Order: sequence, then structure tokens, then C-alpha cells
Amino acid sequence: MIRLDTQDGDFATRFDTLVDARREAASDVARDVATIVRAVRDEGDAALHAFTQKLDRHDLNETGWRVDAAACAAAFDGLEPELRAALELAATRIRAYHEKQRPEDVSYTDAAGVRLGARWRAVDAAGIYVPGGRAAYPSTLLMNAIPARVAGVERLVVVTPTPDGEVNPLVLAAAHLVGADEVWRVGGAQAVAALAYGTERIARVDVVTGPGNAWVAEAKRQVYGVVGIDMVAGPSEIVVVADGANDPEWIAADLLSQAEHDTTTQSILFADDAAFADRVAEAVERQLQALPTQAVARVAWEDNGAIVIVPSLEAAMPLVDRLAPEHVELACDDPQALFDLLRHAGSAFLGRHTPEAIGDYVAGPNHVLPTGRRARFASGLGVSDFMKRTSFLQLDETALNELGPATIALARAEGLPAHAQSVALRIRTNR
Ligand SMILES: NC(=O)c1ccc[n+]([C@@H]2O[C@H](COP(=O)([O-])OP(=O)(O)OC[C@H]3O[C@@H](n4cnc5c(N)ncnc54)[C@H](O)[C@@H]3O)[C@@H](O)[C@H]2O)c1
Ligand SMILES: N[C@H](CO)Cc1c[nH]c[nH+]1
Ligand SMILES: [Zn+2]
Repeated sequence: MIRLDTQDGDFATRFDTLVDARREAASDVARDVATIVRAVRDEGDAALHAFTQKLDRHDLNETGWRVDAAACAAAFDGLEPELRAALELAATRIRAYHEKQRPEDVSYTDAAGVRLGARWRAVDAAGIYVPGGRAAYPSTLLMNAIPARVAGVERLVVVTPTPDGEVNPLVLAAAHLVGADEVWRVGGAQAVAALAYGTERIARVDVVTGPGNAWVAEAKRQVYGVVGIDMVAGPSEIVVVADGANDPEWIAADLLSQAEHDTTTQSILFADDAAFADRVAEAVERQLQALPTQAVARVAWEDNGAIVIVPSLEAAMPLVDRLAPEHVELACDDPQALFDLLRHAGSAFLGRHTPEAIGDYVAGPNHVLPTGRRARFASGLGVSDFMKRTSFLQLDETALNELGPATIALARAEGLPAHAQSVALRIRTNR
């Protein structure tokens, strides 16, 4: 963990280094992913089989490539009542939030008599990546599948790694709850490539969504264009902006909640009270010692964590904007005032009683969010990621006569006479 103070002479340089740190895109990750993607594209299932054996340590021909609907239904039926209720609560709230995102079709006639508009339709098939390397992510299955269904996607394909051949029953239960059409036991870059290019067993999809570790995030980036993607959602990040009136134990727990995802995650505290920041650092250490996920969380905190002392919480906000983090908690009495100053973040958590983990599971907004400063230009997963828009226009003779001459002039100026001709012929015919 590094500690910075805006008053220090070298602050600007050290903060630049923090902003520019490349946690998830080391060149060997990009190179290894390119090799995996090429192999799956060229060799299909044989490559999927080999990479699963090497990276997830099981033989798909023995453990099975696909989980059938009956196994998913059985997993759902076998859930403890409390867990089943929690999964259903999460699904209900996620659906309610995303129902409000359905985009509206537009159709109108302008003053020239031209009918104009745009119509939204779902993609035919979506591939959903559900991470499963270090932890299992049934919540992520819901966060992807529910907006896809709200959009109207017909074929919903889940891919998820099953390390050492172990299937997580809650992931299967979540697949049953959303009515996933296919569940394949493959993960990593190889699963993303299979969804993009198709293999003998897995028919290709139109859009691949979902988060994952550095290899998964890079694979999505590399197959973009062959398929659509939502955005690059890699190792998790949290920024907490907190004043000295917070309970240091609460803030420490929030920082560790994202540190435990992966050794490459990042947790950063901005505080306007140095003594409070010391207490948070001590609490992080104390909590780490008791955390079952300490091995991962400690590496993340020690390698990528930071505490930044600022003269006021308002002064922290331009610095947070530069990080454009996945999650920002604003833990103070007037979080809205800070939120008004914030421009770049995947999701914001306002107030002392809004820990980020609530958003990970049950609040409703999507937890699949851009990482690696990509909140500068990207947004969290939503219904429109599973849809595309077709614009339309309709002219009658009068409208064509009005717009035709300008079109002809521009087409001739661009040196494209056939364009001009296709308009000119119709205008002449009409006269
Ligand atoms: N940004 C978001 O919205 C969001 C949401 C949830 C989770 N996450 C992130 O998702 C990630 C989940 O990671 P995970 O590892 O638990 O599961 P994962 O499913 O993302 O990755 C596991 C796969 O990575 C591949 N892999 C591992 N080591 C490799 C190597 N050396 N070379 C090539 N491939 C390799 C394997 O194929 C394995 O199946 C975490 O980083 C977490 O922070 C992000
Ligand atoms: N915090 C993750 C997004 O970065 C989402 C998640 C799922 N389960 C727990 N957390
Ligand atoms: Zn989380």
C-alpha cells in the first residue's frame, strides 16, 4: 500500500504513477490471450479441451462439457430456503431496475415531410461470462442474464470455468432461475474465443458480456468486432472518500471487500483526516489477519492499495475523476454534494450506510462495470448492450424534391456520381 499526501512535494508525480499503473494489461497477458484466441478459432473444441485441462485442471470429456437444464433445476430445488430467497430477492430487484432501461423507439415526421426514426431490437444470441476461478459468481450470472432477457434476447449462453471439475451449485441454480438456454463448463480467454468464433459444440453468439480476470478482460477486448462486447470489465476497484467521522472498521471492511476478489484488484482511500486514515490502515491489517481470503486480499492491498490524504473531501473529487474507478463510496454527511462534483465512475455509493457490497448483490443496478480507468468513456452493463438500433427514413415525392438537390450537390462534390444519379433520376421522373 502506498501513502500519499497532496501537500507532499512529489505528490503530482506519485499520483500520476498511481493513475497510470497497468495492473491488468501486462504485455504477456495480451500475447498469451492472442495465442489462446487463435488456437480456439483454428482448432475449436480440441483447443478448448486442451486449455481447460491445462488451466482449469480437468478433462471435459470426463467431467462433461455442458450442464443440462435438469441439473440446473435440481440445484435450484436443492437450495437452502434462505439462499433461495436471497437469490430471488436479488433477481427481482435487478429485473425491476433494468426494466426501466428499455429504450424507446422513435418515429416522427419533420417539416420537410420526411418520416424519421429508430427502432431497437435485441441481438439473437448473447454469451455471458460468469467468472469462476477464485470465487463463484451466481450474482454475476443474474446481473448479465436479467438485462439480456429484458432486452428480449432469445438464446442465452452461459460459460463458466469449473476449476478442478468442481461445479458451483448456486451458479447452476441462478442459471435455472433466469432460464439460461445453455451452460458450458469452460472459462478464461478460451471461453470468450469460443463464444466469438464458435466451435463444433458451441454455436457462436452476437454479443459477449460479463466480467473476469485479466485474461478474460483482454480476450473480450481482442474479439471485439467479431462480436459485440459490453465493455472491458476486469479486476475490481474501489475508491472510498471518507471523513474522520466514519467508523474505521467499516471503511477498512469496504476496502477489503474488493481486495479479496483478486490479487490485481485495487482499493484506495481518500481521507481528509490523517489520524483517521491511520486507524483505517490499522483496521485493514487487523481484519486481514482474520479474513479467510487473506492470501489474495493482502497481495492486492499491499501491491495496489493506496491511502491519499487530502485537505478536504471536495479536493479529492478531481483526483477520483482521474482514476475513473469502477466503484466510488462517498462516506460523509452530504454525499450528494460530492457526487455533484464527480464526473467519471462506474457506480457511486452515497452515504455511510451504503457499502459497495450491497450493489454487488441485491440493490438492483448492474455490478458489471468498467475497470482500468475505462469509466472515462464506458458505462456499466445495461439492457441496451444486448440491443442495437436500426434507424429508418421514408420520403414521398415532395420530400425527395426538397432534399434531392442538396444531396446531388454533395454527392458530385465527393466525386460519387452514381449517388447523385440515384436521386436525380427520381426527381426528373417526377417532373
Ligand atoms: N469489473 C467487474 O464488473 C467485475 C465483476 C465481478 C468480478 N470481477 C473480477 O472478475 C475476476 C474473477 O477472476 P477469477 O480468476 O476468479 O475468475 P475468471 O473466471 O475471471 O478467471 C478464471 C480463468 O482465468 C484463466 N486463467 C487463469 N490463469 C491464467 C493464465 N496464467 N493464463 C491464461 N489464462 C489463465 C483460466 O482459464 C481460468 O478459467 C476478478 O478479477 C474480479 O475482480 C469484475
Ligand atoms: N464487486 C464485483 C464487481 O467488481 C462484483 C461482485 C460479485 N460478487 C461479489 N462482487
Ligand atoms: Zn465484489
